[in-house]
Amino acid sequence: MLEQYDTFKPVLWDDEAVCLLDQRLLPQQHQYLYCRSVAEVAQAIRDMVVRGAPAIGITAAYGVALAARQRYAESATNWRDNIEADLQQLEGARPTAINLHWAIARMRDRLAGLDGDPFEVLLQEARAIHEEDIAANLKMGKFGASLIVPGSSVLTHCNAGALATGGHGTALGVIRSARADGKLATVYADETRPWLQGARLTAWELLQDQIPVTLVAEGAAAWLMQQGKVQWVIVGSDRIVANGDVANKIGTYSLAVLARQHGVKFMVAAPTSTIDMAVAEGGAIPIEQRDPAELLACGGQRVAAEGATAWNPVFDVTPAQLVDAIVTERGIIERPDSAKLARHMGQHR
Ligand SMILES: CSC[C@H]1O[C@H](OP(=O)(O)O)[C@H](O)[C@@H]1O
Repeated sequence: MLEQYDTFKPVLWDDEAVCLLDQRLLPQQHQYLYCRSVAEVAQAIRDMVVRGAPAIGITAAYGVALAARQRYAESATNWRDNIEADLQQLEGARPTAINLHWAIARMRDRLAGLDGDPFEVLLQEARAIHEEDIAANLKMGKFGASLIVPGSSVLTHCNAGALATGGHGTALGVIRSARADGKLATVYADETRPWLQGARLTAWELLQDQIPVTLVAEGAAAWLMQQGKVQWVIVGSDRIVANGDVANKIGTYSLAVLARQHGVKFMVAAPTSTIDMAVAEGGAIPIEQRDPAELLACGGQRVAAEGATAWNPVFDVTPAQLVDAIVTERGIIERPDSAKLARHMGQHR
């Protein structure tokens, strides 16, 4: 029997399963999918039942706890060797969001020194990752909001909200905090083809919080900026690398170019778990290509002419030079570059 869950919780643990709010069905349907095995968790990440870099990492962390319980029950002596295949299955679910790999690396480190049944300790670690993400988003929201002049209007892309994280959101966390500070005039969200995270998820999420939102087609972004209707573009990220280059939903790069052209500020909000200092520059970030059929359809209905093929990269890379500010839970990096990223990441170790 499905218990009534909090609307915004994309990921929950309910003693038996990893429960995922099925974001493929929002906003029309609000249903949870119960994943009782690692294979089901990995499939759910691959199928974007749950999506958004931090939410993917949190989900994978609960998946590791689930795997540990299963492997220890199979063999109390060989569970550590046997779980490696499960970790790799989770890691292979989606390539671009570094949070998935970061969370699994943290869980792998945690299980390394464990004796006896690992389940409770690993479940506690997954919960810590979940709660730390929410705390990070609340801090990030305040830092990002501090950059916004009262009366500003903003444009956001895709969904970098509570649905993409442990809660509160990254880009939408900044928007929630700026709204709470009474600073925002209009919030524009673009629809974000082909998966429509903006039209379906961001619009729904903001309206649940009584935050008015105006949808625009991606193609309208240039004219919106040319008309002087927005002062900030605020987005999330799936991976920020050592020189400050930013991987995010396809279409982000074009917004950054347009913003620079029109004197609109460009902010990237992401927790430090999204920063990958092991990669030097954006060209080395693996960009996920998804099934062309996702682009040939809209809302599950084919719209493209029969016979048309599609090129469907679902992320792009924005060079650091086009970013005015990266905001994390540690603070603000203005005009990011390698030296600033290194100080930001190293200064708190
Ligand atoms: C807060 S990270 C959200 C990030 O993830 C989205 O991608 P997807 O919906 O494919 O997981 C998009 O890039 C968002 O900015």
